[in-house]
Amino acid sequence: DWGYTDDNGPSTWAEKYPLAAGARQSPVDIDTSKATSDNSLVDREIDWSYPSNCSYRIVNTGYGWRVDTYGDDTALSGGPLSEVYKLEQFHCHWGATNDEGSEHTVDGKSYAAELHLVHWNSEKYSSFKEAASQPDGLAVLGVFMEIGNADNAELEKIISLIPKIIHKGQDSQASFDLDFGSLLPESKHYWTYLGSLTTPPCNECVIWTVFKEPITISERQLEVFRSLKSVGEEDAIEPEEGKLVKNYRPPLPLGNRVLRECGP
Ligand SMILES: NS(=O)(=O)c1ccc(B(O)O)cc1
Ligand SMILES: [Zn+2]
Repeated sequence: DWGYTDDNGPSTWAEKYPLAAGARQSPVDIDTSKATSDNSLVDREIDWSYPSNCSYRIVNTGYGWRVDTYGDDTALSGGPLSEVYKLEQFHCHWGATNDEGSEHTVDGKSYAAELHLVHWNSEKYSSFKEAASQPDGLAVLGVFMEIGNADNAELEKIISLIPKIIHKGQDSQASFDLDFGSLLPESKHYWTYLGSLTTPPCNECVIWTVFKEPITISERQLEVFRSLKSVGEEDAIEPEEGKLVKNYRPPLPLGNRVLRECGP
């Protein structure tokens, strides 16, 4: 199966997942000199509403952790979006050391990690699965994460559950509330472009919005991410083996896609 090691990592994905070799792939390096500030975005501030009392389920996918939200009363609209999108799940990508880990880069700079909030176009399509096969089906918010001294309090609620899902396939139902909104930076300055899922099958179905301002996470919190395992409990391997120390795809060419910028 695909993964992030030398023998099943991003450079091998196109062998089994042909879309990975497409012309609208993600992530990309955000070359700020190529970004055009687009007036059509100015008066359409990106807007989200996530109720703060959300219960959720966290699962070890084998590729990282993923929080499945029950996106009933969530909504993302405005900015590059023509319809209202619902939050389906969020997850994160990170690296083995703090000088790598994000998927998008900014003028070649990597951040230590990148949070993805995955939404689907529930106005036009009847399910997430259907939306993931459409060019405007998904809207993903990308938030860079850099190392700071303080723990990220909201992320701590997720991190406290990771010891329960160390092995692939394990999940945990969370009881306390999560305020998704607090996982987003203060500034709404963002770049946007048309791209894809950054993991197989790499469907070209994502309207990407990447915020310029990073949020912070502590080194300890990031170490907890790296303690996740990519193998199931039944795979009897050495304790240090199978650790998910990195799960990011390096950038693909922007090609002739437009990169738009908006925000203060
Ligand atoms: N990494 S990502 O946000 O592009 C993403 C989102 C969803 C899925 B998926 O539902 O398989 C895969 C990748
Ligand atoms: Zn992702």
